Amino acid sequence: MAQTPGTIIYTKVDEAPQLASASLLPIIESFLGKASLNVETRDISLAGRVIATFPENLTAEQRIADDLAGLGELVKTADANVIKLPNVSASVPQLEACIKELQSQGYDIPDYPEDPQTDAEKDARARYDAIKGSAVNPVLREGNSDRRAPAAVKAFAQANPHSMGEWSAESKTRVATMGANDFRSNETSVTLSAAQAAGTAKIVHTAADGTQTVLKDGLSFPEGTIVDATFMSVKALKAFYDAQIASVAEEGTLFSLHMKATMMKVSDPIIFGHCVRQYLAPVFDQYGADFDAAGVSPNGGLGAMLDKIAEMSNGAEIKAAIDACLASRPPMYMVNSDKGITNLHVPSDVIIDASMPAVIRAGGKGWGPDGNEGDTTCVIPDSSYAGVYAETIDYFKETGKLDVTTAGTVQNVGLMAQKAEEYGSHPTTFELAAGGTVEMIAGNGDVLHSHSVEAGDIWRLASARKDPILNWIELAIERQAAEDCRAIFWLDADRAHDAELIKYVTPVLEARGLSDKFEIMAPTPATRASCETIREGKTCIAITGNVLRDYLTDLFPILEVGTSAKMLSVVKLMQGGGLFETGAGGSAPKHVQQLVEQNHLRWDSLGEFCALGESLRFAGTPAAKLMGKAVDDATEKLLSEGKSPGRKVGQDDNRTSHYYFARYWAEAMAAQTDDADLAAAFAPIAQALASGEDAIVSELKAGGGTAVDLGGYYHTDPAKAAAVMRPSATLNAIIG
Ligand SMILES: NC(=O)C1=CN([C@@H]2O[C@H](COP(=O)(O)OP(=O)(O)OC[C@H]3O[C@@H](n4cnc5c(N)ncnc54)[C@H](OP(=O)(O)O)[C@@H]3O)[C@@H](O)[C@H]2O)C=CC1
Ligand SMILES: O=C(O)CCC(=O)C(=O)O
Ligand SMILES: [Mg+2]
Repeated sequence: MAQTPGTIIYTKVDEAPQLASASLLPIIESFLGKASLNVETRDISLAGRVIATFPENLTAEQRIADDLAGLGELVKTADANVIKLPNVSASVPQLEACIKELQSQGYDIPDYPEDPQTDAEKDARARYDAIKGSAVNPVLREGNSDRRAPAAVKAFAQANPHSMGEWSAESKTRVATMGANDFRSNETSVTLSAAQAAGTAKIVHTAADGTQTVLKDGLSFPEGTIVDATFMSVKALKAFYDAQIASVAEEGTLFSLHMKATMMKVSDPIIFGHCVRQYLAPVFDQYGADFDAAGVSPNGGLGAMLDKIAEMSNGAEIKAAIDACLASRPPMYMVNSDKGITNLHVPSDVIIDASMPAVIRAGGKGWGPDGNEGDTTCVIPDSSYAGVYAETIDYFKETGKLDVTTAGTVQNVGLMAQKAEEYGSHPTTFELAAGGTVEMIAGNGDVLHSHSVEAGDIWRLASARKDPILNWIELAIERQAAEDCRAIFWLDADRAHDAELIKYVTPVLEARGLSDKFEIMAPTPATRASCETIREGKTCIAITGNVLRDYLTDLFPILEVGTSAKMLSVVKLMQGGGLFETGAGGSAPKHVQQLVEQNHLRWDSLGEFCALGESLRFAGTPAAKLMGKAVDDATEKLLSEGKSPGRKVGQDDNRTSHYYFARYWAEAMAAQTDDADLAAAFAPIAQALASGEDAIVSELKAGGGTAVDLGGYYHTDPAKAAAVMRPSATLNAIIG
């Protein structure tokens, strides 16, 4: 898909950011139009991706193009200039809800086949599996990640600190992790030689009786790719869960499980499911055969299980057994104690990158079933990265909560390009049907990895390519030079994969004479060093792999500035284009619920404003640069004037913040002297926006407190969403 140079692509997504777009995008289109800058939208929403997948089932009017595929091509070109908002990475319950909604709107698409039998079902399942989980970000992220809090955001947070829970040295909150027989401890890693990279590799399972099954064939990696393989022992995992359930009961804490079942869409739902199974072990012992017969799986969470059980002939009896079992277990950390939604109900309700920082920001507290806060045992089965949270918790227990008014900042440079590391491992992750050996065999016959496994174990292969790694090291050098601050590669010389990466990092730093500018530390000591650095008010850069990129860019922003929504999140695409992510957070489903019930949208579009400024600068024409500078000025003024959305109905919300953003943007354009025509074009708009303030704000707030109808959740009615999100006739007339 070619893109006219200068065109900015704005993505259509889901939930709160999509509702925000209904208000903000018309402003952006109108203003950029005055500078002859073109904005186009591409639909990467969950509903859009489902619709685009089944064209043959739909009427001509219903069909839409596969925009994600087009964008996947575009990001490999130098012309790409894409503003990427957060989209839903769907767990199975979310995907099923989306399908149901589309069917109710007249889309003749198939159900999600839980247990596909016929060819048609297998085909539908394969198509849905490509939509499931994190199916967008890995396609678009053809570059490495540069995430940091803009200076204005940091200064604002220091002057206006958000609330932080107190940490007590007596807190019983802790992280529980396996440490043995998990992905971390079973990992092996190699860097491919030219001979090993020639031809294609395969993954072969050999059972005890010698039966061979090719799990994957035709794998092709260039020379220099770091290829890791590892597995998690299901036996060890189950024993670990049992031990944690027992110790949580003894310690009197809440039980909480923190996973990434959305991004790690193959491995983590299975690991999540084993937790549900062990928590309800007596129920599975008694009704396991009934569950198998009825197709009840714990991998989609307790909520989906209960829905299926309600349809079984002995459903009431099983439900009573589940209730009795849960009552005998330690209390769970709750997603919504009013509605009885536990940590184990929906795999996408507790996503580790956002959920662990929420616990830590709250001073180690989670909500219990009684609606009261309590200390919680945070169960993170694999030990690869659990130590980061364990160390953060230990650090705050020792030193007390972070002082937001004086804290410095941890920026991140993340190795992400070309599906780097664990986050690209889905096509090479397998739940093994039988014990035996799993091997990765290179095209030249070398056996690169070999693991002895048991039935049920989860085996996976992940890769990081040479060009992205070298690009990541360059980005780290560039960012360190720009900030002139402490910079740490979070790499553990004792971990197989990290040891291979260090072999790339060290020679580059030595050759460039930069060894003294960078440290290399394992994640746990790097966590402490970073916490100490920001406590002194200083800046440091965490140079990490893909998973820690994700985890740290929620953890530190949430502690430092209250949310990761205000992050600058730039992906310098390797082919020269730019991808500008809006913040580092997700799509905030809770915000939609509040909008629907109370007509208040607390979504903060600061991430969109930051991304827009970067995208305009990247577009590079004189007019675009001026518009971008004015966006930055408007964003700073919005912060300093306190016009960001509040959390409660009656306060300013997303819509009012867009009005002020538009006004300050227009004012900055009217005030600049580099382009007289643009100044003249924006002067009357700025004037009208300023003089219309009272009318506009009262029109925007008029419906506050009453329920609204969006015509759908995953697939809203654009006219209804526009009516809700653009209720000011005065503002709309000025925007045009
Ligand atoms: N880049 C991407 O595409 C990403 C997508 N996701 C997807 O987003 C969905 C939700 O994920 P979840 O883990 O709940 O994380 P979210 O970041 O959506 O939500 C966690 C909380 O963060 C706060 N928050 C996030 N963004 C904003 C914002 N712009 N303004 C104000 N507050 C904000 C809200 O807190 P409060 O309630 O206090 O207002 C929200 O409830 C999932 O489907 C997930 O897969 C997640 C991460 C990144
Ligand atoms: O793609 C996803 O599923 C989530 C991405 C994410 O959390 C991030 O990039 O911070
Ligand atoms: Mg994240």
